Amino acid sequence: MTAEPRPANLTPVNFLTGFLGSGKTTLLQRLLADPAMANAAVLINEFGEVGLDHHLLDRIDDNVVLLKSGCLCCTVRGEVADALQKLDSQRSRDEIPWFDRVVIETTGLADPFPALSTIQSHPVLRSHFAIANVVVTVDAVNGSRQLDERLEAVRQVGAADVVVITKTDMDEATDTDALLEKLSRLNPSARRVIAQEASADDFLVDASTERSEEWLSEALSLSEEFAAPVHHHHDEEGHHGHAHSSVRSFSMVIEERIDWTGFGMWLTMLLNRHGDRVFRVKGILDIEGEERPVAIHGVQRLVHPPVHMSAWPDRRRQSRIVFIVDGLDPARIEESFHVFNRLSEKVLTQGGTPPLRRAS
Ligand SMILES: Nc1nc2c(ncn2[C@@H]2O[C@H](COP(=O)(O)OP(=O)(O)OP(=O)(O)O)[C@@H](O)[C@H]2O)c(=O)[nH]1
Repeated sequence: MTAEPRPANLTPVNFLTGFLGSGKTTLLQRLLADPAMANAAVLINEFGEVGLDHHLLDRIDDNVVLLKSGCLCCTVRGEVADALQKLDSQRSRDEIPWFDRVVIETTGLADPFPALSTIQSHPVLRSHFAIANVVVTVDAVNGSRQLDERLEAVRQVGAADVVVITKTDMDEATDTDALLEKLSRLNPSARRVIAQEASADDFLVDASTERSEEWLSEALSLSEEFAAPVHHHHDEEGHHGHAHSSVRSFSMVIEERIDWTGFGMWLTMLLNRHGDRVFRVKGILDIEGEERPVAIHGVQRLVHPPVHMSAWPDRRRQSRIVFIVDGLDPARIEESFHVFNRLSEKVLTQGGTPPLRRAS
């Protein structure tokens, strides 16, 4: 295919992807603090109806756009393309702060190939934007297993220019060498970097090196080859060949204060029992006795230490928990939460043990 000449001054787009809970938002938040990234606009695409990532990012301004959608490959032709065009026209009319770069954070279940191909071939977008690079986070605790089991994880690594390996600092990351070996087999040309060593320079590449359609299809076929033995059955599931047809997102909005001890017990039991099928839990909680919201993150069986946020997002003092599960019944999960919360209330009103404080 002969490449058509592209206009100069295309706005570079960093495509940030990586499996659920692998650390995309954490990396982005840290790198956006670098002055060199101060003029980056951010598009966040989330799976599910209650978006939390833009709150967890702690940077809310006109240049952070949240796209809520089922999955990226279904919507990039619509929503992401529209959002990029809108950003571009708002910039030209000075309606939003000027930006010199766009970072698109995809959902953890995104297949990046259709999205990359669309941004590159879209008749309007291609004269304003160009993919600078694809940065993929892989979690040292769960990543190896996700690559064995999830086609999306394989395709994400297959598309990467830079693979950022997260959570190597955690005790649970026991076999980073095997993960590195798997990554180099799947995508030998991607640069690998440990999260702590990643910097804004990993994003600050210009948009001059366009990926050809040939590159896309080669990377795609390498991923298919890698994935073939394990994932073939997934291709027969779901709408137009998606690997995540039984995966669903649901959210719980809880008006009453939450007892930390009861919550901890409930989450631990849930993840011990069903961690294989709970890809992601994230929430902003209104904890009894705490003024500020507490953010919690679970990724399969791994629960990260809770973090106090600086303030209540959008002024609503209300707990919100988002789940992404494979084949579990949301009603039963919600019911079990209320059982635990009621139990702990009872213990308290009957003069039982006061709730333990969180560890950190
Ligand atoms: N110890 C440690 N924790 C990390 C690291 N990277 C991410 N985390 C934690 O992992 C959890 C999930 O991180 P996120 O940045 O929200 O992951 P994500 O990929 O954006 O998640 P989704 O958008 O839901 O797919 C949070 O509790 C983070 O603090 C890391 O390198 N080390």
